[in-house]
Amino acid sequence: MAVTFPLPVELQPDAVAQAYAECERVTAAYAKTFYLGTLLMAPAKRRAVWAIYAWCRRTDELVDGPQCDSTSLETLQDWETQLEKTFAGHPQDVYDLALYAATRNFPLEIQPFRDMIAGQRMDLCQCRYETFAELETYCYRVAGTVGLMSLAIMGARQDSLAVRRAAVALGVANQLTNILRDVGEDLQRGRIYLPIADLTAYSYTVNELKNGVINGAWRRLMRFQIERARSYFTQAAPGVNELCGDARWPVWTALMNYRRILDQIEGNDYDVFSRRAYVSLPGKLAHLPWALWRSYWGV
Ligand SMILES: CC(C)=CCC/C(C)=C/CC/C(C)=C/CC/C(C)=C/[C@@H]1[C@@H](COP(=O)(O)OP(=O)(O)O)[C@]1(C)CC/C=C(\C)CC/C=C(\C)CCC=C(C)C
Ligand SMILES: [Mn+2]
Repeated sequence: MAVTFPLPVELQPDAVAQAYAECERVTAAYAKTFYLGTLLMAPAKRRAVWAIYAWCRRTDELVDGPQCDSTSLETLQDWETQLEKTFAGHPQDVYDLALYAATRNFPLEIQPFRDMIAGQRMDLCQCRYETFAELETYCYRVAGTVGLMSLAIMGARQDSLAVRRAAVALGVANQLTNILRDVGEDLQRGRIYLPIADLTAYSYTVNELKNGVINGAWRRLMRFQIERARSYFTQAAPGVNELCGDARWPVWTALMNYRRILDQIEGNDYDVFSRRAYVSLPGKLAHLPWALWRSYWGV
């Protein structure tokens, strides 16, 4: 029988193992706590999550990383073509090989990956959001998609629409939290993610925002934004215990750690201009038993 090249991934175990190891390295370097959480998962699952993490990180770096000035719509088009090739069984590099191998083990759909690239296009072309509906689309694309990608690996069975919604909600909650934490940092890059309609509704001007003014209007506006982000965490929470057993503890931990950032913003009297809200390592560790308890007993 004639042998055709390249060999299918099943026949290249060493290359695939090396590819996963590269993705593991990227994950451990960028997201230490999250990486430790993945070690609780079965080996095949954790490797697939690392492959997704590495792809998401590389995608984000195109518009946020050191080379971002040279990223154009054409770059993102090429990146999407590379993605299509990967899913079609023609990975172009070691990270894509890992992602392709993951697609052979888990029912990963390509659409959330395409949607994330569409989110990066928004970052390239848009630096203001008029309404929350527009911002929500952005958050789905850059973060809700991560929920859907993860679900293909961490989902327990054929996932219901409710579980898919919960997975998207967790991504959106994380991204809204990111946006509130990084208001000052994003301003430096000329980006305003807070919906302009919300600023107007709370009588807070773009000029005040640019000057980092913290007044009554700002505090009321931020309280509203924080409650909105919390409502997405609340929507996500019942979905976590629908995940397979070994994913529940890490996902609860991630959810609780991220949600705590909102408390920190409140604790900093809504100063997101000169202070960065974060959860300390002892703070993160303190959640672990509580997250474990929830992974058995639920919300
Ligand atoms: C049913 C149910 C509740 C299922 C759970 C599904 C699940 C595990 C959801 C995870 C959602 C999640 C962690 C989303 C990440 C959202 C996020 C922070 C996105 C970031 C985007 C851009 O933001 P920005 O540029 O403003 O931020 P930086 O300053 O650059 O940080 C992202 C950076 C996009 C890229 C996302 C990643 C690199 C994270 C990928 C994460 C995973 C693949 C694993 C998720 C798994 C767990 C266990 C949390
Ligand atoms: Mn980024």
